[in-house]
Amino acid sequence: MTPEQVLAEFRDAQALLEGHFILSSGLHSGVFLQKMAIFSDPVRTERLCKALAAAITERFGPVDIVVSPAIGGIVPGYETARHLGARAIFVERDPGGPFTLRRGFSIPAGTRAVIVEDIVTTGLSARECRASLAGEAGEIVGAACLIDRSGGRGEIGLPLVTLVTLDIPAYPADALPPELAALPAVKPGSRVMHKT
Ligand SMILES: O=P(O)(O)OC[C@H]1O[C@H](OP(=O)(O)OP(=O)(O)O)[C@H](O)[C@@H]1O
Ligand SMILES: O=C(O)c1cc(=O)[nH]c(=O)[nH]1
Ligand SMILES: [Mg+2]
Repeated sequence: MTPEQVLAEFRDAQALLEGHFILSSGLHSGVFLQKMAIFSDPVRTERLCKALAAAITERFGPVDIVVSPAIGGIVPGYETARHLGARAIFVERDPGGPFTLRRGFSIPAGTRAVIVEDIVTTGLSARECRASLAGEAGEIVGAACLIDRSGGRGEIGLPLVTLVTLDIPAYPADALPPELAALPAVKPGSRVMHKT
């Protein structure tokens, strides 16, 4: 799939939103990729994740396990795993807490795992996912996402494959451009933000 075809899927699904959004990292942005508008359509999701699975195989070789950060990563992780012939597991948070591997999931010795994210903005969630797997015996060989909106600057500590790299501006709360500050902010994701 070309980057243009991937972006057309997001556009056609009305997943490219404009407004004022508070992102998982706490940064603010005028653009939000509403991945659930994609994942609510199994056929569209299959097209994208089949392409992501091919990119994963090309870059990392055979993979036994896909591990994804909940909630956004669960559907693309499962669908990508289906095309890889791999298992699909996920890490999840207790409210406000770190990611944890629960439900009897593990990455056993001798297995090769890939982290599959939906969107990478700063890489924080994928990095936290990776950290939560430090005690697992298998090897985490890399990470993958549908769209990397960090301009390639997201830091995960693993090689990242993506279908599209975009460079979408995101701002700290105290450095908003006036046109963004004028709009009411919404926070679409599931991470609980704590006031400091
Ligand atoms: O690279 P980052 O700066 O971490 O941003 C990207 C993350 O933000 C979203 O998750 P979010 O925590 O909003 O919750 P969700 O998965 O439930 O949508 C998205 O699913 C990625 O996991
Ligand atoms: O950084 C995020 O939280 C984020 C950005 C985006 O475009 N889409 C999304 O689901 N999360
Ligand atoms: Mg997420």
